[in-house]
Amino acid sequence: MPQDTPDLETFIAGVRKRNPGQDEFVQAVEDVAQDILPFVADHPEYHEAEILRRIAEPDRIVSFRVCWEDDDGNVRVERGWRVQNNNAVGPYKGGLRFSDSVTESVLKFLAFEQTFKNSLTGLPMGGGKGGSNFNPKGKSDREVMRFCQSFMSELFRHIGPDTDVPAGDIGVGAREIGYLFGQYKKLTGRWEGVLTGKASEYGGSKLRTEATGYGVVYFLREMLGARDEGLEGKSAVVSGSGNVALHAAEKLIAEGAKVLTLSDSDGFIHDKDGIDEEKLEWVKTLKLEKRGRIADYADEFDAEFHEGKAPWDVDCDIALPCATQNELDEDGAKALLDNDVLAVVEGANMPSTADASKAFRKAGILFGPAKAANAGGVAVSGLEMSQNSSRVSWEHDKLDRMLTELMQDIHGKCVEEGEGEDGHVDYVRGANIAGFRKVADAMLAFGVV
Ligand SMILES: NC(=O)C1=CN([C@@H]2O[C@H](COP(=O)(O)OP(=O)(O)OC[C@H]3O[C@@H](n4cnc5c(N)ncnc54)[C@H](O)[C@@H]3O)[C@@H](O)[C@H]2O)C=CC1
Ligand SMILES: O=C(O)CCC(=O)C(=O)O
Repeated sequence: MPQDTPDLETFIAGVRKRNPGQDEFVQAVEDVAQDILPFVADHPEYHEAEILRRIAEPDRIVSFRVCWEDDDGNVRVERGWRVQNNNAVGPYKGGLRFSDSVTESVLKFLAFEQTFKNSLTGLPMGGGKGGSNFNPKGKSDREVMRFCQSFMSELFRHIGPDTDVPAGDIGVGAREIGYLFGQYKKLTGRWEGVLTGKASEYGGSKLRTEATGYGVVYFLREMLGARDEGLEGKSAVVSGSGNVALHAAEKLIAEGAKVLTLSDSDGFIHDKDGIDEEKLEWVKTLKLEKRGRIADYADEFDAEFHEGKAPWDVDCDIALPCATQNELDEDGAKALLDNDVLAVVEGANMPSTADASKAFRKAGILFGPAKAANAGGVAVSGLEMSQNSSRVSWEHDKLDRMLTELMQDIHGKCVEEGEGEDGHVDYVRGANIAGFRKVADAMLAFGVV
């Protein structure tokens, strides 16, 4: 006889016990479980097959040693991982993160989240994530190349275009993808779509670089539209200054919003006049080519630099956390709510702490969770896989139309599953249930495996 659906506390106590010390992973599972447990109580077929419990247990985790030599001839040893969380609806798919903050817990939370996000896109992609505690900051190009080659010398055994298709994430951009792809090709002798986020010269999709940030703004546009609001004239606070933040800022500016801030791990800059297209181009060169610090912005333009601080105290209509997990805590949430923020939309993965997320949901503001709002990047990765396997290259405008429709579709799914009787849409619940349903139905079809 199957037992009753456990309450949240009991379920999470079990997750915590099986994953000791893995706080980020437990946080991500709890965020989903709080909506899925009440949902499965009305759907006994999911509960009897223990679907949520199974999704919260990765299919496998590969962990390996990565040795490389620095420019002074010292031998350096790091750890690499690939977490293959769930491939019920397609090959494992998700980025690689290189940062000294990477742990198995962080990669497990990201792979778990990715499973729901990829399901929401409607494309055939399962969830995975990987990376290393290697920190590319301050390393020379040759050092990064040697590290990437060594990393791929083990990873290549575990990936493939129909098995697992990694891409970029924090610390892994076009440069790293190039080195990783080159090594995969050398080791296997095959050119195949095994990584996405490649440069256009060797099979990369147009728009993949911009897709996550643009997608966040397309999702935000849908949320605002549902309340008869638009972006024109709205003030926006953006955190981060990497791939997601810069392209979200770019699209906000194009839509007529005023972007006030950007940040990195040293602090944030506040430009009261707004960051325009020209200033943003300057930041792109600073961050993507010179690999400099955001503080330099305040020397170049008339702006304040706030060392060691996050930008949530700045008065704004819209906040887009686009840097990293748990960057927006309860105090940050309170500051935004005190300033009557209209919408908070997550560009980074799990940027809001559990308490911050609770505060936004309780306040009833427009709150777009990462697994829905930042799914545009992996969606265009899915389109890159399609282009690679059919040996075609689609144009920018066609891809932008497809991305817009994908984000509208994800928004629609969130509304369908998240709208309450009073008409209020809880996007967190909507994304959790819609993302879960497809994976769960596929798993039911496979039986107990
Ligand atoms: N690149 C992509 O396509 C996607 C990325 N994401 C998520 O978006 C977030 C940012 O990723 P990317 O822009 O790709 O990485 P990136 O490496 O291009 O940029 C990361 C940015 O975050 C800043 N940062 C890192 N730690 C920080 C901290 N503790 N405090 C403040 N700033 C900090 C860095 O200085 C940098 O500006 C991550 O959570 C990532 O998982 C989500 C979906 C897709
Ligand atoms: O494009 C991809 O596969 C990576 C996307 C990703 O890592 C994410 O959505 O967090």
